[in-house]
Amino acid sequence: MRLKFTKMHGAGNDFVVLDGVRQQISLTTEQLRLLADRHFGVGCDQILLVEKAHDASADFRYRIFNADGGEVEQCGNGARCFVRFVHDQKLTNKAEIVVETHNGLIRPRLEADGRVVVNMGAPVFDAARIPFSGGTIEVMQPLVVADQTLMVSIVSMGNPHAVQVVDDVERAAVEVLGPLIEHHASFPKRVNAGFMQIMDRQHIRLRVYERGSGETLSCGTGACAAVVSGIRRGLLDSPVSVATHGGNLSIAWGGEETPVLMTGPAISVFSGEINL
Ligand SMILES: N[C@H](CCC[C@H](N)C(=O)O)C(=O)O
Repeated sequence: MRLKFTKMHGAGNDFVVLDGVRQQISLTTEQLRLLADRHFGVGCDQILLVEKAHDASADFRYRIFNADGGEVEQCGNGARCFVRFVHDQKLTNKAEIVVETHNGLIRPRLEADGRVVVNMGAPVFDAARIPFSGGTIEVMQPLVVADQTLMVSIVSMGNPHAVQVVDDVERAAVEVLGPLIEHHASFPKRVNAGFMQIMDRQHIRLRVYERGSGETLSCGTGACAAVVSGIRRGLLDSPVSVATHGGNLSIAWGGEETPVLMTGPAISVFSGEINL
């Protein structure tokens, strides 16, 4: 199969974006893994598949696959690249679009200056919907990992996150603790592991070991989860600037059931074709 794709990134979190509106696309797990492979394929953290919406109230449907080929519920940086893609491909001329995801509707909006604002919906703290099997969700709670007891804040942005506060993100044991948290038995669908350093009440530095992809240069839903966790812990005031290895994101949240608003870049790098 010859497949057209566009390579994009949102603050260094990179994607292979596929137009499933004008071409019929159905890929096996092996083909998805090959696409994401940085040696034998194109290489990316996630694959984004753009399709016609099933939901009449939505403009498009958006499917997300991690580098391991697993389909997931949500991707924040991907949502920004999504709206850039459908504009560049002239699939729409609406500045704000309604996108049907595995986990409900999100509303990314392309700003005149090229940045993208996404209403990511309200955070979820219901253990069954994370899913988390270790009891009810608190503002923060102990998670025993290897020989350590970590204090994590658990939240879903449509996808599951466990966020901890560290003194220095550059010295945090992301490579060691990340996979142990990702595969912790209390998370039946695994989890994204966030490591947040509080710089002041409106600035954090963040690294995320992502479920199904490993550490990425940036994680949009991870930034949302970290800011929500920091506000709930009484450590942060909205809006918060989130510095990641791939660039900066801005996250705003009014608390409780209000939606999280994420603002950041969306860059189209190149287009190509690949034989799968
Ligand atoms: N690895 C994530 C999906 C991608 C999220 C991330 N790239 C973002 O920008 O939100 C998961 O398995 O839930």
